[in-house]
Amino acid sequence: MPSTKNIISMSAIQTGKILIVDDDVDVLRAARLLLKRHFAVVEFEKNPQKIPYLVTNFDFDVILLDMNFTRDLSSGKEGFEWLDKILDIKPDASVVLFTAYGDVEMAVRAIKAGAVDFVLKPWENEKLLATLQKAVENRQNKQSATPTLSNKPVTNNENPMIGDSPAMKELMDTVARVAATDANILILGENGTGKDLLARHIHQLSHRAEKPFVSVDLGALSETLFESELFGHVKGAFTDAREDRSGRFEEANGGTIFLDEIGNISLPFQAKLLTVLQNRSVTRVGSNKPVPLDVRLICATNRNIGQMAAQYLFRQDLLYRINTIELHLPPLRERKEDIVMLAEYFLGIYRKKYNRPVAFLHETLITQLEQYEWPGNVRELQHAIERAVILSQGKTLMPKDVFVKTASSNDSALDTGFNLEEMERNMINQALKKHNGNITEAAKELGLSRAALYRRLEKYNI
Ligand SMILES: Nc1ncnc2c1ncn2[C@@H]1O[C@H](COP(=O)(O)OP(=O)(O)OP(=O)(O)O)[C@@H](O)[C@H]1O
Repeated sequence: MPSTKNIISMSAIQTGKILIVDDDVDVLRAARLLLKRHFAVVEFEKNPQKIPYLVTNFDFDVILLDMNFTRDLSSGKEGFEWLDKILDIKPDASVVLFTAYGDVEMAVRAIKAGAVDFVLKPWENEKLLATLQKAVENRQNKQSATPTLSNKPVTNNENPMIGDSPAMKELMDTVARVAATDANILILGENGTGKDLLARHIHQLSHRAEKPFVSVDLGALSETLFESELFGHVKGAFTDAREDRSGRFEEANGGTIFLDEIGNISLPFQAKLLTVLQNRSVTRVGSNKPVPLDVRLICATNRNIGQMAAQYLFRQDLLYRINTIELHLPPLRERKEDIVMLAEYFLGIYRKKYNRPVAFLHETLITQLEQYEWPGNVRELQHAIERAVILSQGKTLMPKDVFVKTASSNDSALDTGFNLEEMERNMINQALKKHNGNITEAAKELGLSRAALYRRLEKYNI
């Protein structure tokens, strides 16, 4: 019998990068011992929650993935879920599934679901090595044959929705069911929970993915701009209309229009919007020729729009039009299971962007991240990690890198018992002071949209 060494090709030995994910440490140890002698890099991970971070930040030729983690022991359901997630983040990833309970039927299903192969545990060394070698070679050949695309369209793989909490799973299940339909969707959720990202994700999953995705922040549109921006205008319609111009609805034709901050428009504009949606056509300002529309509508708001309708602040008939499907994005404090996964995901992005050596979150930091309430939700976490990566000095991100003391208080942002509104008001005041009242700059610093900052200025009477 040939030694296992002989059956591995030279290129796979020199360059093959393998990741093994299995919650059984004995399996990890044995597999690693074998594979280390045959491949250039062999990483192993016990916790499947680390998969998004590892897959986003490192380029493995093959991921050897257990099908059954602790949740249920033999259905393979978890393996399929993680397989989906890996392919969502990196569609060209090469995944070999690893299971003690496999059978031919499961192997076929795994391959249909996007895995490249399947290995049964306990494994035969030759079989495992030959399978991985083939997978490494295929992937490397595929990669060298793929030209680099300079103008790749933005896809949901580039902006994945990270999160594995029960709340996010339930939401994403609904999204998977409704994305392909043309149903109008209303996304509800606090600032920074990911409404814009979710709208893009739905567009990417729909049959309109290759067509335009047009996003309009209605909260930032002034009354004078509203109509011409959304519906377009013809030359001479008003003093500044020097030429014909299409509006955002026409630009979105064939694709998706995302109307953010829908709860912020006045009643007269709600009526105009309703007419466009009812007639499925738009008429440019100054024209009387309607242009037929074929757009999928996604709206979002952080306001309690049902209550607004009950108080006659939002038209009930418009609400019925836009909320065929209502999706609720929970605040981060209600899905604490996602915090570390998100923090690691952002850590990976910013260590690359700023070329920093930092790669880990300190244990104490993890606890503190999970305890903090995140009033600014994912956006606040993203900015906190970005700033921390820039400030970091070693390989490990420390609590002091993330929870900085503010000038106005001696308390770190983490201290319990602080008043969230008070803190938010302080932060806004500081940002405005720092940028001499410049709203755009202050909003950027705070990680808010201009409209979101304006709303807070109103709320706090600043
Ligand atoms: N689940 C997620 N996974 C990865 N990144 C996320 C996730 N949710 C939000 N983000 C990121 O957080 C930031 C804020 O998200 P987004 O702009 O979609 O929130 P929003 O709810 O639309 O905010 P606002 O109400 O203030 O307009 C973005 O940079 C987005 O990419």
